Amino acid sequence: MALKCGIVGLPNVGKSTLFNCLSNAKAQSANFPFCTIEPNIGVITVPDDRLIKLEELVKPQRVVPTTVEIVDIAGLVRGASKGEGLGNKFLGNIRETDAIIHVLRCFENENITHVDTTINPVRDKETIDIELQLKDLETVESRIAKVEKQAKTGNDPEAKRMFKVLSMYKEVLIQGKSARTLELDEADAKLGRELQLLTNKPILYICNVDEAAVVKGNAYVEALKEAIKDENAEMLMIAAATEADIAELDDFEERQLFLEDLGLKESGVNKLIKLAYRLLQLETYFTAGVKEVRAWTYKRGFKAPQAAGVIHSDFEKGFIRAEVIKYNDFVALGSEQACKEAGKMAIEGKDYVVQDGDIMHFRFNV
Ligand SMILES: Nc1ncnc2c1ncn2[C@@H]1O[C@H](COP(=O)(O)OP(=O)(O)OP(=O)(O)O)[C@@H](O)[C@H]1O
Ligand SMILES: [Mg+2]
Repeated sequence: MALKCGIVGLPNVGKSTLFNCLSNAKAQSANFPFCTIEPNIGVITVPDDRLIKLEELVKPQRVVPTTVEIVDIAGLVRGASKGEGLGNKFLGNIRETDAIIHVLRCFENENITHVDTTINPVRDKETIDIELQLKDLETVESRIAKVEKQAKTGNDPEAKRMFKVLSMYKEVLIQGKSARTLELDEADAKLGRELQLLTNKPILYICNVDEAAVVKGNAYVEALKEAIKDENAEMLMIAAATEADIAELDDFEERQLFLEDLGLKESGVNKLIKLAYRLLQLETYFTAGVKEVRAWTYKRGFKAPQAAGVIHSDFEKGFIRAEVIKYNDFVALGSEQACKEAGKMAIEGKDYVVQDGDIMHFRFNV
């Protein structure tokens, strides 16, 4: 279940700063291994308070959190869709991701140059949007060229359908809108996803602000909020440079104090990871044994055998049943045994749709 979020934006807006806070935050919890696969790819632990609670109750030998992959992608410039500034390579990097974290500069600082001189996140967002949309238009048009004849002359329902979907995307893109704004029924949307359009990926906007604006925001943030109000997308304010400083502190208490001083309960990057996880439509179930308490990631809507397959493909192939305890019951009663005795352990079959927070035990044979 390795799903990736790509950090995207103009050059010099704070993408790597953000990425570094994410990876630093990791390196500090020694029992949560952080591992860099490539210089700019990080496997980031998903913070989950439930795991801490389960650890207290079960006292396992080890605790294994779940992770998401975050990729720090180089900045895009105007003309990227035509190959400007290694645009093709970077757009290719974006294509490989499952969701986009779009970083927008919402802080002033004369010492840090902006590629377009002035601070204007609404314009910056459009610059990036346009490049992604132009690339998508190119993709759509080349696909249209391939299926058009077949769709119009032959009797190939699949080609006809694809042509219809492609034409709808083309229309939207020509209007300067992103592919994700097009509402399609599930069957068409599935075809649409096959196209792997850049602007069809779910998106989260990060306003990179200065310390003073981290709670209340500023005029840049307000302008951006207004600009994206119809997009049905989430937005988060983070003071990336400040959080990078906080992440340098070794001591957990010290970090908390620093955050409180800023008026925050939780770090922005923590919120970011949780939002990214949701953006990818991921949920978590737990296994809780004395050897190991562990969080597992599955895609929302997975049935019990598919979720079991996340642990091992044999679990899916040989699935017999699942024993399920709700997280709240486990915490209220304190142990698996107590849940069993209180009739709070359900036996579920292959059609059970796993719910976020379920504590699972799979029965299978191979
Ligand atoms: N919120 C902020 N306030 C002030 N300075 C910031 C803030 N966020 C980042 N910076 C500074 O902006 C500069 C650029 O940041 P960074 O290298 O992270 O940008 P980037 O988007 O990764 O750029 P590139 O696209 O070139 O890789 C750095 O000097 C960083 O310290
Ligand atoms: Mg960078």
